[in-house]
Amino acid sequence: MSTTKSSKQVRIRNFIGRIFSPSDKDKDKDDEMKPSSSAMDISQPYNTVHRMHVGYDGQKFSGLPQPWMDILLRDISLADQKKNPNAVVTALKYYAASMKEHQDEKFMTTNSVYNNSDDDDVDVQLTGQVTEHLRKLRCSSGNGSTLSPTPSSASAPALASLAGQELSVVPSPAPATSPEESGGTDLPPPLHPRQRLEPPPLPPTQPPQRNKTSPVLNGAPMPGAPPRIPPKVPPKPAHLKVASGTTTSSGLSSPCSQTSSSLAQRHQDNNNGSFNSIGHSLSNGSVASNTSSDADVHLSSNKENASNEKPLPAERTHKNVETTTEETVRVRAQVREKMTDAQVLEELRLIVNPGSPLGKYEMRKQIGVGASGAVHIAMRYGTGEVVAVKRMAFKSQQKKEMLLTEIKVMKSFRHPNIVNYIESYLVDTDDLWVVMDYLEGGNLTDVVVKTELDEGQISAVLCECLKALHFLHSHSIVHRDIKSDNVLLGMNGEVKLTDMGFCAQIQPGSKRDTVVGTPYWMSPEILNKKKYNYKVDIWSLGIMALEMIDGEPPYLHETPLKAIYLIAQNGKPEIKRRNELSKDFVDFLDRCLVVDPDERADTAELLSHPFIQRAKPLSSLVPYIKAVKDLKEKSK
Ligand SMILES: Nc1ncnc2c1ncn2[C@@H]1O[C@H](COP(=O)(O)OP(=O)(O)OP(=O)(O)O)[C@@H](O)[C@H]1O
Repeated sequence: MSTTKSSKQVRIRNFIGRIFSPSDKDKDKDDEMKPSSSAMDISQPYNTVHRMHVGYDGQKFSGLPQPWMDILLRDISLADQKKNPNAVVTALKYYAASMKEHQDEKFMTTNSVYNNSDDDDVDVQLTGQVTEHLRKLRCSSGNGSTLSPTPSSASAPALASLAGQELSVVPSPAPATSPEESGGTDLPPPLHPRQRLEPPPLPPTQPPQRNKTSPVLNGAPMPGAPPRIPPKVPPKPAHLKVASGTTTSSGLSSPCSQTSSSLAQRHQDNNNGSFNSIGHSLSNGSVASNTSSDADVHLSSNKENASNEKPLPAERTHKNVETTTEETVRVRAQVREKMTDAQVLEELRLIVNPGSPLGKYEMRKQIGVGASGAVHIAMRYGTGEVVAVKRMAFKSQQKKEMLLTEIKVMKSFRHPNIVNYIESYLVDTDDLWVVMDYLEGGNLTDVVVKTELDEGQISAVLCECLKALHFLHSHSIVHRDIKSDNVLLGMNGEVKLTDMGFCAQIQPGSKRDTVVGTPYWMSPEILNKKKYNYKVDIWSLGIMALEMIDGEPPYLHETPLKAIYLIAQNGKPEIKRRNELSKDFVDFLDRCLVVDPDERADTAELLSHPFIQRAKPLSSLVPYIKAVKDLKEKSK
């Protein structure tokens, strides 16, 4: 398999994610980092309701618009539907949401996330007859709450709370219109980004194709799978060979064996002076008073956490979660107004550097294109410093507020394991530059797709990511899009998180319910639209660990609808090579991939996990990074 093909396949994987791309309307309006405008109350079209009457007779769903039925039958067999109708409903909700988002979009976007705000959320509810049937199923099988370890709580299966209601696509909060008013069951055919490019109406039958590398078992490719290409240099290691121990002699040895408090101190030192900055930034002018002051208070309380190495906020206040969550929901309902473009622009102007970058940097080659713009290598005149510059046409952005969030978080939360923000500029009100450190090694996806890291190397990568997450979580920031694509590598083995656009603040003890992330990495609680907290990042990290073992996340070969069904159905994914992994590694995965987030490990626990203590020096990643880079160069 050529590198060209590999690269192409990686791109295709991102492409698939686009079906869950947010529209401007649906993006992260619950983000507490933004101001609100009461003037938006009347004008925002939040009250649209599309209602359908749908039934489930114990054999199949009925009443869905035909295109939905076609998709459902194509992707999820009748047997599977029968096995777990709850999971089908979860998948349908997301299909409905993605359809709605793309109805709102004129053009296909290129981001690889699904981000659905509750403001104009799409919900799927079943009729009484369905829920009655499902209750019976649950009673008889005892299997109806796969994803709900505490069925009596707010996290009970979606259907349980929807008894007696019609199947609805309900942007909330909204007084429901009648089926007649909303057009009854005559929803337009599902819209899908790829459909728009390529009619006919159904979404593609092909699942996302990452580089179809084959996992290697005992040195031999799995039957029927194309070979996974190891780097030519260095010689491929024995797959997932257990690290013999932590080497610390290298200049880039992994500090994962450091005590948590030294980590916290380092984070604190590194972040010196930034807390006030984000506090002011977050509360800048127009933020609703409750959310902005929360941001300030929370940040200061977490300084204490970081330095004293106390349990993370949500854990400490776990017993109060339900109460606080209720309050949070009410608050969010009051501050859901979307920022106008003018407001975003105004706030952006306050954040970016004055003046122009033109004449300061010499633009070199383009290294990648994301949803919002292109990333270039650039050289700073005078110093010769090589940087990465992300240039975005601001006015045409679908996700203006997310750009704001990304810049704010990068600027204010500096950490050795987060891509370093240098400066930003807004040229002629439309040409937004974000200048950051250039990570020459590219992203982790390329490495995991094309090479096979051993356990010590995997541990090293996870350790670095955990340090970044520990830092973010300690400051009440949840990343929400952890995946190998968002991990960048330096040529010396540095590992850094990037893509902070979906970050959000979560108050201690509170939870969120905005659906954000990339489906294959998304935790069951997000997919099930339950309240969630920073533990979603831990689940995604576990999925990323599976990527490093298998070259891809679970279900990547499935269509997105089926993948969501499977996550909802199965909860914890199968660890395919459990028997080949060390006991420590399996335990680490088991601690990340716990369906119940309250039982899932946090960063503090994982940083001191025996598997992470065995991290190899980061320098051990270098030959792999180089080999992948060479392959990419050769394929050009
Ligand atoms: N600081 C950097 N150093 C090196 N490469 C980078 C850097 N930032 C981004 N890249 C690479 O540039 C490409 C585009 O990055 P970008 O962040 O724009 O992509 P994206 O995450 O897909 O899009 P978006 O963030 O706009 O949704 C990716 O391949 C990424 O790995």
